[in-house]
Amino acid sequence: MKSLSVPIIDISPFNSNDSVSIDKVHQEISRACEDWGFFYAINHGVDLNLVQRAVDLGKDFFKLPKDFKNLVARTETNFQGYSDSELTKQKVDWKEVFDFTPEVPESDGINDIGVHGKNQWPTKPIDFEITMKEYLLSLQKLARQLFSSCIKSLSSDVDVIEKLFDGTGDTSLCRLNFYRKCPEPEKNLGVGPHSDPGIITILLQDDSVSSLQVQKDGIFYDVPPVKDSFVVNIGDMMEVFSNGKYKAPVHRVLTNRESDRFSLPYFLAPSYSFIIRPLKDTYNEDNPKKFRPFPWAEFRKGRYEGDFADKGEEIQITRYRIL
Ligand SMILES: O=C(O)CCC(=O)C(=O)O
Ligand SMILES: [Fe+2]
Repeated sequence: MKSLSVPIIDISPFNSNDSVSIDKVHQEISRACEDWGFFYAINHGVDLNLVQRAVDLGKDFFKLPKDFKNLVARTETNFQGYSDSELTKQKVDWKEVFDFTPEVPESDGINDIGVHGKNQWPTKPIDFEITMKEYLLSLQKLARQLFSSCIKSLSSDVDVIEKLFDGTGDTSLCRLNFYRKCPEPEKNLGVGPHSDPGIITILLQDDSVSSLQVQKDGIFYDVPPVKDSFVVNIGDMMEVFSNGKYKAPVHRVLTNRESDRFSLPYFLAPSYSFIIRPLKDTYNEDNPKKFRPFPWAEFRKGRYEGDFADKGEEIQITRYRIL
């Protein structure tokens, strides 16, 4: 029997003018979002040399001594930088992370909300900062293509594509994850079961280790690495945009005894003032709105407080459910 697996979608038409093929990709993505909330994107157009450089430098950073990495440690008031104590659902994950974000003018109020902070760049490895910034820019383009695709197959309210970053600007995040090999894999998870809070996640996985799993109908399925691909999954905000048609999938990362693992997710997120709500055409008399509107800032703040500050349970979109 063929086991179920996350679909692989060739998105090369996005970089062409072939509208028939582009529409076909929209449909495939929409189907994958309904069935899995996960898919692999191949032929995505991101420079593979750049991807390799980002992976190599990311791995090199984590090899540096703890004292050096702590020079750029995340703090109570700055959420960018290095950490080895992230929590998922109040349990410490077996991993180290380094977070960075697009630079937007502070005058836009991005720091007023108290969960953002400024990028902190380590002085080593050489070219780390410049490479990560270049990677972020390339992923920004891909994230916008994927977001437009999802919106176009859901709603005629395509204005959200243009308005996504109005206000405080782009609050997306890039994260380097490093999962050191673990002596007791049965007792520790790299990341506990969770859904991602933002709109879309574009994940670059280590080619050598299969540790990521997605839950579908109560069963966890492996999402093994596929060379030169990104793994794309939708987050909680896309679930609300779609009025629940797309489910932000629960996923987790296992640990293993044999090898370290590196991954690099890009989390697409809107401006803090952006109001998250079911989009036009996703609801009607027979299928009413399932969520009340809320600002992204409120959700982001609630999730951060659970993730790093251990101030209680992580916020979930069920808080905004009206049905
Ligand atoms: O490392 C991975 O494969 C996924 C990590 C993840 O789910 C996350 O950082 O939200
Ligand atoms: Fe995740």
